Order: sequence, then structure tokens, then C-alpha cells
Amino acid sequence: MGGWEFRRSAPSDNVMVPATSDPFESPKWAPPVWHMPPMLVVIVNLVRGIVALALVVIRHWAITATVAVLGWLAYAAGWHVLALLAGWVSLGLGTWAWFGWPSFLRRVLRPARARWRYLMVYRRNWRPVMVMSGLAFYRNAREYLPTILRVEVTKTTDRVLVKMLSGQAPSIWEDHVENLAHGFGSVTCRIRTAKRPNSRLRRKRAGQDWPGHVWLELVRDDALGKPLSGLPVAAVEHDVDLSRLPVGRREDSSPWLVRLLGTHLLIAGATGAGKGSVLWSLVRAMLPAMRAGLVQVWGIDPKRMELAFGRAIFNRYSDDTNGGMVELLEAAVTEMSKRAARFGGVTRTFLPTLADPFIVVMVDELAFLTAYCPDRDLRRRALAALSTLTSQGRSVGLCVVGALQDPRKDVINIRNLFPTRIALRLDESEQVDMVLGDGAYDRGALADQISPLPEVGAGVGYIRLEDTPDPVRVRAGWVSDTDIAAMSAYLAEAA
Ligand SMILES: Nc1ncnc2c1ncn2[C@@H]1O[C@H](COP(=O)(O)OP(=O)(O)OP(=O)(O)O)[C@@H](O)[C@H]1O
Repeated sequence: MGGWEFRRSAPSDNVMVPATSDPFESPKWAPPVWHMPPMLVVIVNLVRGIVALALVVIRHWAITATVAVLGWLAYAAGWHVLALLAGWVSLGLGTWAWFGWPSFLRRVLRPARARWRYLMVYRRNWRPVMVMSGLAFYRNAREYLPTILRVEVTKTTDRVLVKMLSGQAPSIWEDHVENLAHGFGSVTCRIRTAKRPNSRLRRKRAGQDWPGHVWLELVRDDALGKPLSGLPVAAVEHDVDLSRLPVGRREDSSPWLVRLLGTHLLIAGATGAGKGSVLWSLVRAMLPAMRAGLVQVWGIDPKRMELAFGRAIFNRYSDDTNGGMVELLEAAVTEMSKRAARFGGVTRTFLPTLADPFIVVMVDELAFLTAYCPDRDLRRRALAALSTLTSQGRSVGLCVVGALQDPRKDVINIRNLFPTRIALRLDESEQVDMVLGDGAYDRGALADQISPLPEVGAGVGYIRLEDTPDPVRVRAGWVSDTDIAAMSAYLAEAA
């Protein structure tokens, strides 16, 4: 058999021909092989190479054009012109970075890094990872692979937009997140719903769910692995936006902003999960507005531990288990009713003023009031007041922020009246869906797997944003005792 041959079939194909013509020999089978003149093989391969090169040049026309122009410049004007040009470009980029770092980061550094990660990590490992994790498909010796459409990077996370194979669903990808994380060398991988981009042709459908596509969110480095100190206090009250209060950091290193205006907030977490750090971070974020009299925080602390330390900060405070706490709740209901009577038919959107400040009723352990309190009558009154506040307080500037250790239904049955909910470390996986809503655990809110070690897991939790059902991992800033003392002093200065 000569050295040059064309095989028509792939090795796995079951296409064989008799390999011997002697009728008396035992039959032998071999793949069909045609012997070719060597020159023809050389020509065919040459043509193939030229076509492949042309395709690369056309596909990466911007790079090839740049290289061609630079090559021509170096040839026509000498290498020193190139060096001068490189110097000017570096100077321009350096000036841009110096004076406009955020836009330089957004427009130059991140796209360049995304390109690099695409070439060096995702494109390079895509085929082996897809094949080994079972997300590729074979038929008739042909391999079908999902396609990477885009790669985006943030400081600690990569996002890869993928066009799935026809017939694949995000749930299949969710089953393989571990393979993907290990395959691409990331800490974790989550599957996110893809939204249609804003294209000129389909503007009307922009922002809708995009069938057949998913985002892979691959965390390179855990931005929440180390405690985060309390965030800086805003300079003036106008900087306090009650619909975007900074309380910590999100997994992609962006700020975690919490809305209090027009909503109520429930923070669920086992003991030591860091509920206190969320409560204090919220107070800290509102501090200048509290000092200006535009926001009041009323504290209710049945455990006499968390809020008691900074009781001077609260406009009203109670830890009286013999009815004082319930009276405070009822006082909030009375204020709410007065406002409703005055505002009714006049305005539907609430704006805090000195006469009508935004009132946050902060309760450290809701279940004490509604379930554990030994006095049945107090329990009933507390539940009635909380239900009224959470169902009617939003539009008149009253907000309930409640912390809760155990989110089971028999402990608190008003949790659905809290539109915004945070799941810190929880003991059982079922509790996650009770807090964040059905399907949150399957979509990656693994609050039962948060570390119980305070430095690693305290203040870490999951939230759901308004625009997407996908949970986001967050960590609240740790407001120390010294910070709380400084906050008290800051408010006392104004008094
Ligand atoms: N955001 C955070 N970052 C780092 N460490 C934190 C954070 N929040 C809390 N911790 C640490 O975890 C410990 C427990 O936190 P915290 O008392 O707020 O928990 P909790 O959920 O209120 O618990 P409990 O329900 O028992 O009162 C704190 O003493 C602190 O050391």
C-alpha cells in the first residue's frame, strides 16, 4: 500500500469493503481506500490552505487591515515611524486612563480582557469541555457544539453568552454547572436567563427572554470571600437615594444597592448569619437623611442585643416585651392612617419632607413578636399591626425592615407581604425557596451552603433583583461597634 491515500470514511464509520479478491481466502474487510497521485494530494491541500487563510483574513478584517497598513508604513517610511506611532498611541491611552478611568475601563480594558479570555480560555477549551460534560452532540460522525456569541468580564466574573443547540434547555446546562466551572477554571458557574439585545430590527422585543440562549456566569475569584468594612457615609442628605441604598457588594464586585422606598424588606438568616450587618448597613446608608430629619428609624429589639447597642441612633426604640414593642408598632399604624387620610386623593407618590419623614420600622426578630411571645394577645396585636403596615404602609412612606431566623410558614405567615427579601445563611435548602420564592434554590441561591465561619460567610446572602428571576450573591459591609459609636456621635452633633 502506497504512502498517499484518501479515505472516504471516518474511522468510526461502519463502511467496509472486501479487502481480498481470492475467493478461497477467508474474508477480510477494510475501509474503502483510493490511491491518489501525490501531486493531486499536494494541490488539493494547497487549495484548502489558501481558502482557510482567505477566510481568516475576511473574518478578522480589522486586524489584518491594521497589520497590513502598519507593515506598509514600516516598509515605506522605516521602523522609527512605527515606534513614534506606538509612542503616540500609548500616550493617548495613558492620558485617557488618567483622566477618565471609568470610561477607559469600560471601553478599552474590559473589552480587551474579554477578548483575551475568549481566546485563551473559552475558545481554546470550549470543545473539550462541551464534549466531556455531555453538552455536545454527535450524529453520523458529525459533532454539533453550542456556540459562544459574546464574552464579557468584570473584576471578578466572566459572562459568556451561548447559543444552545436546538432542543437544549437551560435546565440541561444547570445540571452541568460543576463541569463548566472546573473545565474553565472558575470557582463557580451559574446559568442566567438571556435577554434579547436591543437590535435595530427587533427593537420591540428587546429585553424579552431570548429563547435558545443562556449566559454562563463564571466566577474567577470570590469577591465576597473576605469581610467588607462598613461603606462610607454619604456626604449630604441629597446623596441618599432611598431606592438605592448601598449596603455591600455583589459577587461581580459592583455595589449592592437596596431599595426601601415603596417596599418592605425581610432579612432571613440562621443565628450568626449576619442579619445585624444588613440592618446596620441600611441605617448607615441613611444617616445623612436621618440627620436632616427626612428619615426616621424606629427600632424594635426583642433580643435586646443587636439594636440595643446603638439605641441612641433610633428616633424611637423599644425592647419592652410587656407590650412596649407592640405599642410602637401600633403607633406606626396610627401614623400611617393619619397620612393615608391626608394624602388620599392628593398624591400617590411619597416624597419625604421634614413634616412627613420616611419612617423605617426596624424589627430585629419578627418571630418573637408573631410566634414566640408568650402573651397570646400581644402576639395577635403584633401580627395585626405588622400585617397592616406591610400591606398599606408603602405608599405613605412607612417601611418595615424585619429580621428573621426561621422562615418556616408556621413561624411567620406574613412573609409574602414583604416584596423584597434577602436570604443569608439558612439551615435547610427548603428555606431558600420560602424566602426568595419558588425555584430560587435551583437557580443557584445555595444559602444553605454559605460557610458558618463568620469571616467567610457572615453577611453573605442571596437576593433577587427586580428585573430578573436569577438570584445574585451579595455580602453586606460589617458595621463594627466603633462605627456604630461614630454614627451615634454624627447624629448627636446635629441635635
Ligand atoms: N458582614 C459581615 N462581615 C463580616 N463578619 C460579619 C458580618 N456580619 C456579621 N459578622 C460577624 O458574624 C457575627 C454574627 O453576626 P450577627 O450578630 O449580625 O448575626 P445575626 O444574624 O444577627 O445573629 P443572631 O440572629 O444570633 O443575632 C458578628 O459578631 C461578626 O463577627
